[in-house]
Amino acid sequence: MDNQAVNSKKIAAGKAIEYIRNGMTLGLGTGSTAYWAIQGIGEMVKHGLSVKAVATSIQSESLARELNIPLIPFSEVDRLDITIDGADEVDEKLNLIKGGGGALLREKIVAAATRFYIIIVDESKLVRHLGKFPLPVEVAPFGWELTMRRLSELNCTPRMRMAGDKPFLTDNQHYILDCAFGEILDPAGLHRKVSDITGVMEDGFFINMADIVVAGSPGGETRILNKPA
Ligand SMILES: O=C(CO)[C@H](O)[C@H](O)COP(=O)(O)O
Repeated sequence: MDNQAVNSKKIAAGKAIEYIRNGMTLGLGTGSTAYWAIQGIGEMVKHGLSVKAVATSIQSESLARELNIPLIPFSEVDRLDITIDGADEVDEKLNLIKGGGGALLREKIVAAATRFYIIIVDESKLVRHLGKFPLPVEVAPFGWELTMRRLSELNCTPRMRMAGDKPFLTDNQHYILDCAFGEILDPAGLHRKVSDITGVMEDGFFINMADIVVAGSPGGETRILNKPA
């Protein structure tokens, strides 16, 4: 990753953590942008901030532990005050494609329990229509070949995500099929069709979930995009 992209991510994360207040329960995202938010929260905790958090992946949980961010089991959570997470694409209505890091299922469960869901991206992730980034679809290993055929009937080219010469396994022990649809004009409609396929555990569409998107630019500016009314 080039330094400019790193800077944009860091800047966006720095802005997002300004929304955090003492006593909040937080959701910690996954990926190279969420990494900076977790680092920032760790720094705030070091300086006396009192929060509790749940993580959206084993990776983010380990990072939070290293930084002494107090973690609670998700079973103890009813509502999270704020979750800060990254995204692979953001459209003009703040619909997202997520799951490039393979954490989409936990990320969506955490997002759905969140009062104020903040997405942080470098500005290159902002698009008019979703779809240039292949849609990650988390599927059950049992019968995945059939699930893949059903997905391809929706006019996409699915590919098994690999980790070396083996299928990539999510934290939930599922596979990921990355589905190249090309430009998607109706993400909500397509989300329904994908979700209807048996064997699909979750897809990477996050429709109408983000409250704000903080986009960082390499020059150090941030832009805050609000969910359309
Ligand atoms: O959805 C995700 C992980 O499942 C990430 O948030 C998404 O892939 C963006 O990652 P990054 O910040 O590294 O570009």
